[in-house]
Amino acid sequence: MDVRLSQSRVRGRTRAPPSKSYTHRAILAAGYSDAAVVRDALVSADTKATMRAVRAFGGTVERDGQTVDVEGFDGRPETPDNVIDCANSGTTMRLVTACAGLGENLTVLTGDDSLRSRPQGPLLDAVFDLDGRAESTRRNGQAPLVVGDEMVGGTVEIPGDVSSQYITALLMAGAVTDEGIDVELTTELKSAPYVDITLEVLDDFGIEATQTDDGFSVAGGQSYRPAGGEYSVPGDFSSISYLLAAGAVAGADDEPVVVEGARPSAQGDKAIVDIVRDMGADVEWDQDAGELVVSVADLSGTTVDVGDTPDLLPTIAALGAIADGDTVIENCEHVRYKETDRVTAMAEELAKMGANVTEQQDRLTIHGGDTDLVGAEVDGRGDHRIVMSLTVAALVADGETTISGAEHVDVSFPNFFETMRDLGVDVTED
Ligand SMILES: O=C(O)C1=C[C@@H](OP(=O)(O)O)[C@@H](O)[C@H](O)C1
Ligand SMILES: C=C(OP(=O)(O)O)C(=O)O
Repeated sequence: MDVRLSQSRVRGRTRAPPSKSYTHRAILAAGYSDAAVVRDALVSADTKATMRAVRAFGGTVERDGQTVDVEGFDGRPETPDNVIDCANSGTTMRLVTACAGLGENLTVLTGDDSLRSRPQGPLLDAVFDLDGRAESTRRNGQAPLVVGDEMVGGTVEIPGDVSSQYITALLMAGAVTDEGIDVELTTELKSAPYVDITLEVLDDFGIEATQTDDGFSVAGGQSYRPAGGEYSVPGDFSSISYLLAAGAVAGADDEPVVVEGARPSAQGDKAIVDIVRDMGADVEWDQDAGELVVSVADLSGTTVDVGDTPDLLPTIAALGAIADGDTVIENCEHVRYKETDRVTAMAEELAKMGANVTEQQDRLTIHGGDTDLVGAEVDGRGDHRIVMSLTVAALVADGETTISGAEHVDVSFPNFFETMRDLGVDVTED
């Protein structure tokens, strides 16, 4: 699907979708449990992939709106009848790989073209080191994967600079092994707040896991059990980033954009509030009410280290293309291992809209203010975050912008364009 967007002003009240990261963890944690209800869940293409995996391991997953009722496999995943299709979801593939490692027999995991090109090698090595079987069918460290043979607990080394999801996966599975798992990091941890989210969800499901001097540790023999049998998912700050950015660059003069569902949590991406403020926007955050109010402003460039917040890179790049002066995004090499290489994708697509961008391996500099953005035909690269960030740029571009592959917003923010239309954006779906 293509979307066509014209220069627009946004105004009014909207609501953030539930967090994708929390939903994945809560659904899988419920799968590891005897039974649990997940409330306010994100129902999207990616989280449906995790629901499919829980079913494949012998759980039942019933959905009524945003309430997901799970009867789990109680720490003992059954052998799936068929391959598990993780679709476009890296989180599903990593978290499910470690779970599959616990199985008596073998599980086959696959995904779409993008997911089958993302790195899984360090996690496969870890499962192997813990006495499981974990192989890439093409022996290139990428899916399709074959995993199983009753991984046991122990100590395992893993790099921290490829994906934090490997650590999340091992902690979640380690809790139901006999001995537990100690993860020792061999390189600096990137995307660290995502492991904090994991520790928070594990704690809410009654699982003890801790940060250690050289990594993380989870004791074995534990049972997943959320207090009262229920868990509620908070709002998603990566999704909020597009709403805040839209309000800051294209808000109506007489009425701000108000975002509900913005309660604080362990999400590193709440940093977007301070980033947009640093660039000059007026953002008020009532944390008790979970409400953000953003008013339009002339933005200026900033410097941001995205080591902890890789998913914000596309949003910051779009903001940088609109702001005056240079916006420097540092420490971003790991953002190249996502649904697409998002560093190159944003550099090339913003350039089509007239932005002046310098790309380096670990840094992206957007020289804002040199020229005004112009409408163009841009490629969403099959990546939800590229589509949503280019939408932000299109709100101020002179002339019409067409974004291809816009349906991919379904991965994390299924009603994104409806939300944009409700805020006043002129958008047509072809
Ligand atoms: O654990 C998670 O929920 C996620 C971790 C991050 O990935 P990496 O740890 O691979 O950087 C992030 O980019 C992804 O969108 C979600
Ligand atoms: C990278 C992302 O997710 P995943 O790793 O789950 O595919 C994302 O949502 O930006």
